[in-house]
Amino acid sequence: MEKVMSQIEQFDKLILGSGQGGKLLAWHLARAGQRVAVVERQWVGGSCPAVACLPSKNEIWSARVAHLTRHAADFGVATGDVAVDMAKVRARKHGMVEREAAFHVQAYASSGAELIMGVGRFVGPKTIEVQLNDGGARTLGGNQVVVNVGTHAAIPDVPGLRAANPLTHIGALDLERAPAHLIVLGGGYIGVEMAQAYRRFGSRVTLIERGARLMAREDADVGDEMLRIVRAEEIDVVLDAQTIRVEGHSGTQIRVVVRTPSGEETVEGSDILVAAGRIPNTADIGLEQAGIELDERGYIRVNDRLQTSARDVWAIGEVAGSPQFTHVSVDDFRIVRDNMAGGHRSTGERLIPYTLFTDPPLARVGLSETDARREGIAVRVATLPMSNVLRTEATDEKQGFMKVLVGADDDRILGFTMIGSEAGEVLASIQTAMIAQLPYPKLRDAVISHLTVAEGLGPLLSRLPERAAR
Ligand SMILES: Cc1cc2nc3c(=O)[nH]c(=O)nc-3n(C[C@H](O)[C@H](O)[C@H](O)COP(=O)(O)OP(=O)(O)OC[C@H]3O[C@@H](n4cnc5c(N)ncnc54)[C@H](O)[C@@H]3O)c2cc1C
Ligand SMILES: NC(=O)c1ccc[n+]([C@@H]2O[C@H](COP(=O)([O-])OP(=O)(O)OC[C@H]3O[C@@H](n4cnc5c(N)ncnc54)[C@H](O)[C@@H]3O)[C@@H](O)[C@H]2O)c1
Repeated sequence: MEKVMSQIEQFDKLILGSGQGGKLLAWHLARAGQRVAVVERQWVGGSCPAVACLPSKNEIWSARVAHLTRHAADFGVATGDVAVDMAKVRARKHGMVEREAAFHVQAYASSGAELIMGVGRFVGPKTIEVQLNDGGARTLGGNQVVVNVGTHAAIPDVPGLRAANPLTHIGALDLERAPAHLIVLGGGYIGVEMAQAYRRFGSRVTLIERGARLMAREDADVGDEMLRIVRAEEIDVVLDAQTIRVEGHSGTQIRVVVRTPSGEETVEGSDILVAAGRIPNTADIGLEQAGIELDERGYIRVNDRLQTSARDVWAIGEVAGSPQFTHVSVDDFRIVRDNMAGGHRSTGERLIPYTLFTDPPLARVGLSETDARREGIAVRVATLPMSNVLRTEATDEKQGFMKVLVGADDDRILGFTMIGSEAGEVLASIQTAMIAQLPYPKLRDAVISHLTVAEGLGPLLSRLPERAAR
């Protein structure tokens, strides 16, 4: 111990994992003159720009171009045969990832934070040993330490699945070919986004979901509409499916045996993508050596200030059990930044929006009808089909609907869900109104520019029933 202690390089702040919030914290603190080190094993800017949000949205955009081009004749535009060049799709994505990596290297250099590339592991309280990627090791100490190591794809314990060497989002976003028949296990965020993208790249796609609906966290009408949308593109969807076993090898031939309420069936394909949720990167990083406790799901246990059970150790992002979105990890950064400076910011009560980047997208902020029922909150609800939004007469983007929830006894907007063109953009205006606690009639009666999708908010809010007389 004496020997190790004498070799420790001490920093004001030591951050394990260059995740979305961690890197921002490092740059902020280093610019403020503190001595900061970040330990990162693989991706200079964390997973989002390297293998998650940006690469997926980049390829999804290519897939949309393919889709629109295939349907060009519907809009009076003649094209020849449409072919997708997956090598070029990948190269375009790769160029963006390289630019992002270069940006992050530059941001570290200009901030003054030291980026140490290697695998980090706690060897004592506030002390991390790093096996450097270039060889050798360093032992680092931090007066305060932040853990931002993220999660990785779960591979369900299904016989034969691991041996089939399935794709996760990382491999699927790096393919130079469209699989002949892609089987997607999991009908949540990654599964639905990737299923639609690969269908549009020309693959046959079968999506297997164990639950009764796609996008299980949403209301039934939302899941049902998403099902209609993906089935309209001839994606086969098997719901209520218990995966019994997998045979074969992804990339060659795959057989998935599932049990559904109507009996056992076998889905045969060429490749399998697993999109069945996430596992926190908390195993084998010595958290017990540092007194950092985990919760029952293996995530780092934090309080609402994002402090762990160990003094002067914080956690940020997915590993802290925060909702799994980049903007939440970024907000965790702001909370830790302010609390480190003596503030009292909490993760409680924050309004978290999200957008699923299907076409059309799905976006939500605040309560769903299911949430309202579960929490016993009395609400008024209105929905508007996208076919009633005038802009869709021009664009033919008629799938989906908007739904709004307001208080039964007051005019506060409590929740908004939309499946429809530009859903993520329309969401921001509702979120702004919610933050400002704007009574909904103000937004209903606002003059919104014609011919936008957001113009639909007027008719949507006009459909709300009057408050019940007392
Ligand atoms: C396919 C996909 C698409 C997504 N799309 C979106 C989207 O459109 N919008 C959105 O908001 N969210 C999206 N997400 C979620 C989003 O990517 C994450 O919520 C976000 O990256 C937050 O991550 P984080 O800050 O917790 O950690 P991450 O960004 O995952 O960073 C953790 C870092 O820690 C490093 N690390 C782990 N262990 C060690 C160790 N022992 N030593 C050193 N380094 C280590 C990892 O290499 C990694 O770089 C998507 C996720 C996936 C998988
Ligand atoms: N646009 C975005 O913001 C975006 C995009 C992608 C991912 N993400 C984030 O990444 C997280 C992880 O995404 P994900 O899709 O892996 O998880 P998820 O939780 O969204 O969906 C996983 C789905 O897999 C199903 N499942 C689990 N085991 C199964 C099995 N054995 N057979 C069949 N189905 C099974 C679950 O019922 C669930 O519906 C999301 O929760 C989201 O927060 C966000």
